[in-house]
Amino acid sequence: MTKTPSAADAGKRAAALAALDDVQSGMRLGLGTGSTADWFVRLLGEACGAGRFRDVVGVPTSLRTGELAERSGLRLTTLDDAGWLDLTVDGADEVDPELNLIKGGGGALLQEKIVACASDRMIVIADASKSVDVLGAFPLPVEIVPFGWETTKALVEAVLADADVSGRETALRLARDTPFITDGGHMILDLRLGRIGAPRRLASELVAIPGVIDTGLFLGVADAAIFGREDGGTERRDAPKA
Ligand SMILES: O=C(CO)[C@H](O)[C@H](O)COP(=O)(O)O
Repeated sequence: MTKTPSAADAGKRAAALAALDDVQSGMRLGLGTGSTADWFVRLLGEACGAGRFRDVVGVPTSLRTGELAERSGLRLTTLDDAGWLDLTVDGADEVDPELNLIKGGGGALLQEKIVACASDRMIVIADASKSVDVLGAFPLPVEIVPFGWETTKALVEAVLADADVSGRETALRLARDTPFITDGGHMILDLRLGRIGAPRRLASELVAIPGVIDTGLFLGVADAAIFGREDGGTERRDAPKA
């Protein structure tokens, strides 16, 4: 049974519920990570159980989502077995007017990006507070290799010194006083940038550092965003045509 939403996550549930309208029987779905994506997984499980969709198969973007999806009765496969996906539904930490995103608050950015980019369409679901004019108030997660991480951090800081940003603090993400480790065995640096003036340039300069695997900047990846409000209403925005 679906849990009852608190007032705070009613907007997340509303967005997740609206995203079910994009699902059809037989689809191969990328399943995102985070509290909003959790709502989608639970509601999708209920909808499949009630017979609204048949033969849906999911590819989870994290161990956490995979466990929830199994508990929700969804049929799962791997990305390699699916080959290509029809639709990915995932949350975000920030969404700008062009539907560029910051993701990775939950530490799953790499698998989330791999799955979203192997999908015909990606729909972002979020509560209305995630809609921003300019990306950067939420710390930008950057996934890095543990080997030589302090050197990588120094190289990231050198990129930031010349970047069009309003803050330059970097911190290794911790979980109970030890480095947070992603499902892929990597670490995360969180960059407090305040405002990112040129996200494309920043993303390409950061991924050019050998120890950097990827950043939480999802630029031109999302096709649509659904924002949910606490009163249960939603607003849908499509990405500008390329
Ligand atoms: O990118 C993510 C995980 O890596 C999440 O989608 C993002 O952090 C939003 O999470 P939530 O829905 O809990 O606010």
